[in-house]
Amino acid sequence: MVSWVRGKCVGKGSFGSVNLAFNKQTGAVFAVKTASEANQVQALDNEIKILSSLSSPYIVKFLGDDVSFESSRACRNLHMEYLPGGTVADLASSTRRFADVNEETVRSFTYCIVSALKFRVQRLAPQSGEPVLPRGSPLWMAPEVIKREYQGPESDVWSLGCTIIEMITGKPAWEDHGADSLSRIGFSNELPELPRQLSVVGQDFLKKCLKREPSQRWSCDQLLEHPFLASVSPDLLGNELSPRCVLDWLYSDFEEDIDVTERGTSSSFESIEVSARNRIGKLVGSEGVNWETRDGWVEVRRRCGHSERGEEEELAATSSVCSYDSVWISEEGCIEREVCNSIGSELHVDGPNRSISCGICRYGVVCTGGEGGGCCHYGSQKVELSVEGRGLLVLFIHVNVRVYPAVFSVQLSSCSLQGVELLF
Ligand SMILES: Nc1ncnc2c1ncn2[C@@H]1O[C@H](COP(=O)(O)OP(=O)(O)OP(=O)(O)O)[C@@H](O)[C@H]1O
Repeated sequence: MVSWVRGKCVGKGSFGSVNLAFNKQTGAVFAVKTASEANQVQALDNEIKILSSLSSPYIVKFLGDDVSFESSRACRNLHMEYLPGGTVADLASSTRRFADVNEETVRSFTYCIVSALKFRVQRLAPQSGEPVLPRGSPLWMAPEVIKREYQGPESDVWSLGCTIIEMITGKPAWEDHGADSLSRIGFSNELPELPRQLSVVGQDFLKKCLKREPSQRWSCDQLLEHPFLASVSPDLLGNELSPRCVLDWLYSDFEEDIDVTERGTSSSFESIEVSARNRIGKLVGSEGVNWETRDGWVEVRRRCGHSERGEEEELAATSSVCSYDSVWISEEGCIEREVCNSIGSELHVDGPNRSISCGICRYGVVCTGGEGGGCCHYGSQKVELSVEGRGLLVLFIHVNVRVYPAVFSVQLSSCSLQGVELLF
């Protein structure tokens, strides 16, 4: 059974809350959706069944499920890929105004939703002849769903139209007046108001989604060809990778709600911090770094400039485990070995003959060397640093919320590393 730690809450839905989590064995970060009330558990079971049968780049990846016992209650958990980008509402709150969520962002989100809907249509075709029980959130439901006549891919296209309006305005397409709203959506001839701030092409796209008659709505294939989406560039699609290990995170993401995770046992992030500190401490010896004690460390790159092609490929594969694949170190300089395995924060480690310390800087790099210290100039993309002395150099690289810790063994008595370039 996977043993994991619950981190902070990242969202709540109508039948469960979603938290960050990490796997204690592998350090992998994931999202966990949890329900404990009977009716919520039933809905989550259904979601687990559906999600586990789907595999598409546009649908969040299913990673597993389990039951945990927390605060004397049983919790049903769905483990899934963590999506770090946040919602459009998060984007809007970071800029404080929905009006600042630009149309390109809406187009790229819409492209992903339509692609996911298209995949869903191929995999989960509606079964004809079955009685229609409305599913979904009422204000986003299509007229035919409210009338209980039909629910199919066309109904999703209507809901997409409502969602786009919400992305642009920050408000649902229909005001919520309970049963009155439902009768307006289902039984009038009204259509939601189109946002004035949307371009003409965007408004045309919405009109293709918001036809009261389902057969007149465009299909997902047609929508993907519409000028609103046809020019979405792959660069707009948020190519950000899901974080793969705890090294990608700040402490605070796991500080708030460290909880019972394995049946009957509890875990604390503190013990992991202490263990990281001890591990770094073991490396610090009078002769520089003692690599014999590298138990629990993951090598991500070997001696620079000497790799055969095959070796490079092998290292690239290893490095991806620790999210190091995007860090490139200049071949100039004298890095003997570069390893990583720690958790970003402030560290001070006393070894037999030296001590090292390092701090963190949210948007750059702070480091110190062994004897003689070190200095560095930092920026969000490029790093230059020089080190004097022989010893251990610890680097914590912070780019937005990600932390990339690295430990270098510096072999020459004086060296200068230049052009350490981070490619994100
Ligand atoms: N895999 C994930 N990665 C990151 N955040 C997530 C993930 N899944 C959900 N969330 C966050 O948690 C919130 C609640 O998600 P959840 O799936 O429970 O509900 P929902 O689908 O948004 O709403 P409802 O269940 O009411 O239809 C989301 O709005 C999102 O902010």
